[in-house]
Amino acid sequence: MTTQDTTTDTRPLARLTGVSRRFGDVVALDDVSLDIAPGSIVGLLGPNGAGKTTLLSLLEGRRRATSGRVEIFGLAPDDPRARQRLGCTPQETGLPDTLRVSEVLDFVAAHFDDAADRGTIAAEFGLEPLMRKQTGALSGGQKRRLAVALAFIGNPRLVLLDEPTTGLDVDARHTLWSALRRQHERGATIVVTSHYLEEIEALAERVVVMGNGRVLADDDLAGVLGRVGLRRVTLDRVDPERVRSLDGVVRVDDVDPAAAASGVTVWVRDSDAFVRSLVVSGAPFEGLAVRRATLEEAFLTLTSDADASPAITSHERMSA
Ligand SMILES: Nc1ncnc2c1ncn2[C@@H]1O[C@H](COP(=O)(O)OP(=O)(O)OP(=O)(O)O)[C@@H](O)[C@H]1O
Repeated sequence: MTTQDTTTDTRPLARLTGVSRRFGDVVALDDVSLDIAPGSIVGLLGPNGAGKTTLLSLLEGRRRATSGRVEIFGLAPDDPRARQRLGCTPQETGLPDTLRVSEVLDFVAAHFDDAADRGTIAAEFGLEPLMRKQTGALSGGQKRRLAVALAFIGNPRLVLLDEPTTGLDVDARHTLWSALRRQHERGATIVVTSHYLEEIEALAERVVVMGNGRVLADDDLAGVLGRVGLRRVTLDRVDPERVRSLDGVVRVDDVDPAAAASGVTVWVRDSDAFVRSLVVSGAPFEGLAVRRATLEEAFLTLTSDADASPAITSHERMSA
């Protein structure tokens, strides 16, 4: 460990300053500035193509920014000293089919000066019963667990996880979340991308929402949930115009006016308050149903908000 690695060091572990990345005509990242403070779990949330993987690949030193500056531990991302203290799990990981789980852990650990104890990592990620199995014989979920465990084997200060639980069932996802929380309690700083709001809620303290290569929101979990935690209310046989003016309505998705009887979708922040004001209004309706908006649905609203107003950056203000 270097003298820089003290628990009192509050300098950002990673910093992007005015970073853009193009692929031909595609602007994958558009003037992104971001600091990752030590000790945090940062959720990077956004729909397909938002730029999350590109951002991680710049931090990992796998790609270079077209413009702007990327630093990791105060170093260039492709500096071997930076790589020593960084753990990553890409979206897809190839594991050597014929190596046993224990051998893969040892092999990766051998690349680091200050590797974690193999037994501890195996226990935390539920790999102990699998240690003698060849990775080719693991289930998809077991492989994923191993891939994420490998990100921690080098005792990293910063871990970048790209959609760590995609494709896992609910139990496997919860097991992995617990393991990640334990690693965080031990001092790891984690940046995790996800499409799942539940995952970000379970793990992240700070949430950066991305869309079209830009940072749309950067706030604590509660702040972002307030923006994206919409409820979707569907109603039959209701007049959309009467609904539109009710309390807390963010958006009404009109149906064909001739088919007003067949259903209207209303996006609200507080469904209880909306239902109360609907009843008080006396507007007739039938078949009311409420569910949480999916993240993709919430992003659509956030993206249209962003066109009208600058991104929220209260995290930056708080940490300034
Ligand atoms: N190697 C590449 N060549 C060309 N375009 C690319 C390349 N990598 C990414 N892009 C484009 O850059 C944009 C951002 O992609 P990126 O993979 O960073 O998004 P993402 O938020 O990680 O999406 P997902 O959630 O689907 O993984 C997309 O428009 C994508 O098509």
